[in-house]
Amino acid sequence: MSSSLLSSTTRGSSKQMLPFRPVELAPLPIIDLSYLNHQHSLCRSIMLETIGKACKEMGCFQVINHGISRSVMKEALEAALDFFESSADEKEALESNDVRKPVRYGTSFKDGNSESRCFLKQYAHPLQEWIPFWPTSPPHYREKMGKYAVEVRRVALQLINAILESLGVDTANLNNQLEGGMQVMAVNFYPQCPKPDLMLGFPAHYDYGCLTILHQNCQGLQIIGVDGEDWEAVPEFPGALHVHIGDHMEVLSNGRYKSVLHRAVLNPEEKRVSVASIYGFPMDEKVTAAKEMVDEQHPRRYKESSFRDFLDYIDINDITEGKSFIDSLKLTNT
Ligand SMILES: O=C(O)CCC(=O)C(=O)O
Ligand SMILES: [Fe+2]
Repeated sequence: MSSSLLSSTTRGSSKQMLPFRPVELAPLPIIDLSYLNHQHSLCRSIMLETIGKACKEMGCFQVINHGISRSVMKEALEAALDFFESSADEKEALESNDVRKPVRYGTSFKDGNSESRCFLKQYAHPLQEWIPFWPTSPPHYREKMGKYAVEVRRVALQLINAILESLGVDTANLNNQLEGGMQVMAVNFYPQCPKPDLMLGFPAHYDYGCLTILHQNCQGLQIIGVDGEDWEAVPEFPGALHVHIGDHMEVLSNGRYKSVLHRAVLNPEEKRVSVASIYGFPMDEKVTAAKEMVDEQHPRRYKESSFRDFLDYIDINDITEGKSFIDSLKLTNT
């Protein structure tokens, strides 16, 4: 990112983005998802407690035994890499700065080199509606990425339900919105960079949705640690998926769980590919604090907003330059 700092209204604001310094590994809890479906209800309640603690203390965790096969995971990353390394024609055809386009390719080589990323944003649910707009090259892209999209959505819904349950929110009322909710996949490519101290892959930002599930081929994602001060590297465990809370979960929980400030650094040894799958409510559904999260002692802390409102916001504000959607939702009287 240019030499810029995050704005003073943004959490983690005092952190200068560059120069890059060596960072510690984030001590992220690893959650075994198979226990969520365990017949023994005690197992399930221990899992919910663990997930709730991770969300409250760190805003993120990793999941294993999520049911997505290694081959589906591997092939999704291969399809992504093949797309970025395919000829320029298809990428150019998909290139757009219009944040409202359901499928678009872009690059963010800013300020003569301080940020370096190519991305493909694609809507993924309902899959049959959007897949015809996905890249046709490489020829296996739609099939391989499509398989991963379906699987990772299943995991996301399971996790969103578990996170809401950990807060004591009755999810029955939200099921329709969640089932028909947005799934946006940000497929990212970062070049290998011998000098990662001079350039970021993706500057600090929050994700808008309820939840992001990130799948990466090598380390590069960083989060602001529990101290709210220092960047920490998210470890890359084979087969594990990284999960973090987004803006709309912060709103639903009325601030009990916080959206996670994160960024991606470049890898000096290899090119990096990541697939960030973001889950939220339907495009025009206004998200507000769950009723169980609001009482006299805990008044509503955020304005209601929809995914469309987020798009309107990023159309005129650069969230990688210190502007944050979640800050714009905060009610001033709380
Ligand atoms: O590539 C990464 O590790 C982060 C990607 C990300 O934050 C995003 O796509 O929103
Ligand atoms: Fe992100």
